[in-house]
Amino acid sequence: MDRDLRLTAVGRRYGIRGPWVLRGVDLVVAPGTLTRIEGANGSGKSTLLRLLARLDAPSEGRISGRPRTAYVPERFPSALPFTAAGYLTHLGTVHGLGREAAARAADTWLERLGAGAYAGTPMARLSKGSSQKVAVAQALLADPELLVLDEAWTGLDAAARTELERAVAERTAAGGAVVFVDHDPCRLAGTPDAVYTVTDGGLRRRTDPPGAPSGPVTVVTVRAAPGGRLPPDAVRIAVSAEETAPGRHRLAVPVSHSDTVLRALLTARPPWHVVSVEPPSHDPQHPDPGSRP
Ligand SMILES: Nc1ncnc2c1ncn2[C@@H]1O[C@H](COP(=O)(O)OP(=O)(O)OP(=O)(O)O)[C@@H](O)[C@H]1O
Repeated sequence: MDRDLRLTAVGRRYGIRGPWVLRGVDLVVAPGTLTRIEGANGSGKSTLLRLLARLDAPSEGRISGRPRTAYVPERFPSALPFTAAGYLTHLGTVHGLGREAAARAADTWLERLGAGAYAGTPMARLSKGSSQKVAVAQALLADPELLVLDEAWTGLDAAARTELERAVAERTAAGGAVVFVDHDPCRLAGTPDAVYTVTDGGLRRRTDPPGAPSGPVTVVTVRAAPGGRLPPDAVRIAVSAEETAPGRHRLAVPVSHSDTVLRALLTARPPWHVVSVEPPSHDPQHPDPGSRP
């Protein structure tokens, strides 16, 4: 299916006699999945992301599948002859939006990322943090089927970092795929469907499946705002989830992933109210019965 992106025996080197940066890489990126790519400095993470975004072609091997893709590069060229909103509107039309829809999407994303006040500012005069918000906004504008993020959180303030995490969760919940590199090992911890390490030119899948119920669990009781639905990340990670009263849910969550679940609940729209977090119990199937509300 065309929305899967598939790398088969992919290799990339720069120059015909250059050393192989990547070789023999096989990878499938399926719709609705979140994939983290790790690796030492210079190991080839950005090279891999550029191949996934189809901005670069492999020196050998094959890439198939053409999801509609957006990319946030590690270094964004900010000295462009546009205002922030003008640039985003222009890009929105390049992504296939009508001019009005593109302008609306530009405003929405600048507001969400806390850069609404800079909509009319020439790109060349934006601070590093604000131009990073434009870099992120250009990728989110047109609801891409594949979102590729190369250190996209770097330079953002705390509120914009949270907003980008929320946008990633929205993309995967809507059936899009997201692939990201980030120097912070806690970034979106517990939520990736797959984590790969680039090492010695190859790609190695890390074995620990996120959300696997291991170790002690904690019981989190939460209350929804009217119409609120449990965030997909909370559902995926919870060992069990039970609606104990209308709008009131009891989630058993591995302690190792409780921060991620709480963050997903608190950053949901509308946010959930956390009623209580019980002390950990060691049996994931039978959380402490004394903690029932
Ligand atoms: N356009 C290019 N031309 C020549 N060599 C390149 C080019 N891009 C990357 N390289 C080389 O390929 C190797 C991998 O670089 P890449 O940027 O993909 O690694 P990375 O893991 O993303 O590094 P970092 O964590 O430092 O960003 C490095 O040796 C780099 O110098």
